[in-house]
Amino acid sequence: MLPALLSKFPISPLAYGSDLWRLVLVLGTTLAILFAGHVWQNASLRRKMPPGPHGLPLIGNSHQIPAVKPWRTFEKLNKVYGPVMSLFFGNTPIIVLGTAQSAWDLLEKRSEIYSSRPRFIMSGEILSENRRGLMLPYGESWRKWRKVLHSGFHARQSANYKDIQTLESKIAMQQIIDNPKDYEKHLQRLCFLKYPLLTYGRRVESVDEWIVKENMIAMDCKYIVESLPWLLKLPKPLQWFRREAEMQKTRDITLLMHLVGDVKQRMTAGTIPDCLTVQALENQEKEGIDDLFLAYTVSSPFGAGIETTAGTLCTFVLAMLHFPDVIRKAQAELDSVIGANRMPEFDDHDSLPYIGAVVRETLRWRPVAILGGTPHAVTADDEYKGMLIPKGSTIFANFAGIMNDSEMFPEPELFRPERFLETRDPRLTAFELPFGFGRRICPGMHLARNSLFINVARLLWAFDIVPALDKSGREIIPDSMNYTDGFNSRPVSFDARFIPRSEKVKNVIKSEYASAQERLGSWSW
Ligand code: HEM
Repeated sequence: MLPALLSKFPISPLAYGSDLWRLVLVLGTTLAILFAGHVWQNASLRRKMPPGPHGLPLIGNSHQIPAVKPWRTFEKLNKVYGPVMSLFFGNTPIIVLGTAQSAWDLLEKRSEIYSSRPRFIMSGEILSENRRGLMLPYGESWRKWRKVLHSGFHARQSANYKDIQTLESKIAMQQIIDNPKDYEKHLQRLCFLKYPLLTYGRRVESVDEWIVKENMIAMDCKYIVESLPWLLKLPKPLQWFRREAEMQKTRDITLLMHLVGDVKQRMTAGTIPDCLTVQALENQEKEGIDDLFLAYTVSSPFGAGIETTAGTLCTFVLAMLHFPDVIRKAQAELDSVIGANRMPEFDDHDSLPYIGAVVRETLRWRPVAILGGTPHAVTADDEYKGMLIPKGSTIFANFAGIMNDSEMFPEPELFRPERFLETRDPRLTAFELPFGFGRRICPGMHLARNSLFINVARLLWAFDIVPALDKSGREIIPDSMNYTDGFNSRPVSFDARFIPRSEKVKNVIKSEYASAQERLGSWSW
């Protein structure tokens, strides 16, 4: 009956004779066997891998993980399947780590095979031809890139930037007094504006200047080619997704080469302060780095350092609105160590342990690099506690779960700086955890911590940070879970009031602001 029916239609194989019919049968059977083989192979791989939810053939678990805030789903799944959990996105195995210990065991202790990155086709390969180190696979290019950043930002070198950080922070304090409603803008500016100076030895005054705007142009890299890499096999003219990225690449190269060219000129003229690009140029020949790779490398802090530090400072403000007791304790420490006649300085760090603990608790309470920063990739098959972690797996150290682990951080929802003072565990006293793992640990960690310390200390010294009021005078407490969706997750904008603690404090800030302006002015663009 069915063949008879099919033969009426010209598209039916029967219309073309029995050979074609046989061909279709053979093709169909082959596909079915391949499909069954794929399902069987995946099932037997899954049995050896860490536990995780069942997925579907071909797409794996992609349909179960929302594109928005996936870290929340990861956290729930880790609670069901344990601290090392596996998934599949299409054919790619995904391992989600839900405790610090599992992340340290794999990403630190076995860092020789856990230090690569998954493939980033659009943002890594097309947009920068693999010159953006954050996304580079583990290997020689990454090592060269990392060496430049290490020499620019290791602990001792970062200490040299304290001068710039302290001056920029004084400017921000005055701006908050003048225009407290825009505090978020001032904090963002504070985090951005030091980079032109640290990197290129030039200061910019406002976020409206061209170098800032150009550097802020970020491409949305959620492109279909990331999920369907075979699209790269199409002839180039047909790869429509390339066009916008290639235009952006040209703009990036022009800007980055111009910035390095300007540094070279001032080096020749002997008019440039020490900065990252000067050091990189001095070592360029020895390290065997070409001009373009160098230009991309020294620009790395712009991408990785601004949103993270600014987002963390906004989290600090949010936490203060929810936990006013912390403000009182911090101010008691500041009043007894510093008093009102001068601002806290970097040299006060060791005398302000509670402030140090507030910074660490801010990084823990709502970690900005919520998925552990950029995911790692494993370059060889590995076994952990009897479970297979296949070569090529993408590894997420899910900070949403790790920082909320009640065994490590009892009552994790509370903002309790004391947890870092009541312990002798070096993993907590040093608390490098928010900065990632092993060989890929954040190279800007020291710079970021310095920036957070000086600004948190000064904000608490200068202001009572309290909730905004509605029209009838009632306090508006912002939702403490209302965070943005991106990889760097920061609080959605909220209002807060910054009330100067005394006239004396205002006067100190005013005079420090004036001298900071004068000193910074000599480095202006
Ligand atoms: C509060 C501030 C910051 C936090 C919480 C933070 C956190 C992180 C994390 C979690 C990673 C991923 C590490 C890993 O893969 O295991 C990372 C990587 C990175 N960070 Fe930061 N970061 C901050 C500030 C900065 C600053 C100020 C800079 C630059 C000066 C910077 C530059 C980088 C770079 C270049 C990488 C990539 C390292 C690599 O792939 O080898 N970060 N950061």
